Amino acid sequence: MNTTGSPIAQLSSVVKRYGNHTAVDGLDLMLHRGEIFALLGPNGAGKSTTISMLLGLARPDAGRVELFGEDPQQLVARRRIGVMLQSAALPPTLRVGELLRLTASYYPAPRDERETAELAGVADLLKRPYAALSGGQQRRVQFALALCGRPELLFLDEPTVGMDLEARQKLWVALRHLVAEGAGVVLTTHYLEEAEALAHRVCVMARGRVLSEGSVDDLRARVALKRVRCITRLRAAEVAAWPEVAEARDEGERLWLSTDRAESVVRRLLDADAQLGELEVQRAGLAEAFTELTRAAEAPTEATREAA
Ligand SMILES: Nc1ncnc2c1ncn2[C@@H]1O[C@H](COP(=O)(O)OP(=O)(O)OP(=O)(O)O)[C@@H](O)[C@H]1O
Repeated sequence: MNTTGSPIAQLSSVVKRYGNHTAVDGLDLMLHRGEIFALLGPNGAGKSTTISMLLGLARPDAGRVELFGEDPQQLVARRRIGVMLQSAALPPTLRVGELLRLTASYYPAPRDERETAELAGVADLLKRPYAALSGGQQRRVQFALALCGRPELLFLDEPTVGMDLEARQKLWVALRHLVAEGAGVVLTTHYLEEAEALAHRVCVMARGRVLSEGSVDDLRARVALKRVRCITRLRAAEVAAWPEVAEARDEGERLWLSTDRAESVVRRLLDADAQLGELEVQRAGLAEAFTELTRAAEAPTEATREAA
């Protein structure tokens, strides 16, 4: 990964309001070549609004947005990006191969059609009309269209929603390939394991602001939570009531829990069940870190709602 050099896209002190609601509230972000940047956050955090501004589809009310040093509405900048949004309106009667050729024709140096089709896993769909494809197949075609222009920056908004496991893994392999070629990728996803597996840098947003930004490991290290697993006769319902336990669930004969006081929980577990076995303690994953980070930021919303 080479993230040195100037950023390929940038937001500086960006604010976006819809009426009197502030969707993005003073955001600073930099995107680099050769890097998968995951933008995470609960519903309504401002992720899509941020991407819309980078794509030139929405204008900031304050601050500055640059794409390859240009205004994102400039064609010269837009020709360097590829986009896969959550919904795509494509001509239904065109065949996949026709769609690929049409989209590639907008770009100055598109990828070879075969190569695009192989990368996106649509080689067997080229002669099929787009409308006749399943939802997951249509997502794969949308991915092919996003990468066919050999973009230097690729925007993927929830790309693997509706994809089966094989298609999802294929997309992950393709993304790693594109990044190795030097492309930058902006990924939004609610599948935290996807961000954990792919992202070089993760930004967690809530209520239009950045809560945390860094590598997956940086984020995991920011929360004190640990995962504890063991085989025990104790059940999750009982353990979840302990004040030091954040969350507990039964996984077959195993008990799984998260806690920010692992030592004291382990002592208590061993006291309660002398037969307890296969004890494992691990640092929390991205999912727990995300929950922990966003819980505090979301709390005022609840309070505001109650007060209203
Ligand atoms: N066109 C619009 N008009 C009015 N409000 C909007 C508009 N677009 C977004 N918003 C509001 O701005 C806030 C941020 O929305 P945004 O779609 O950017 O969130 P998100 O993080 O992408 O959410 P999700 O995970 O649900 O896709 C939300 O409160 C949303 O209701």
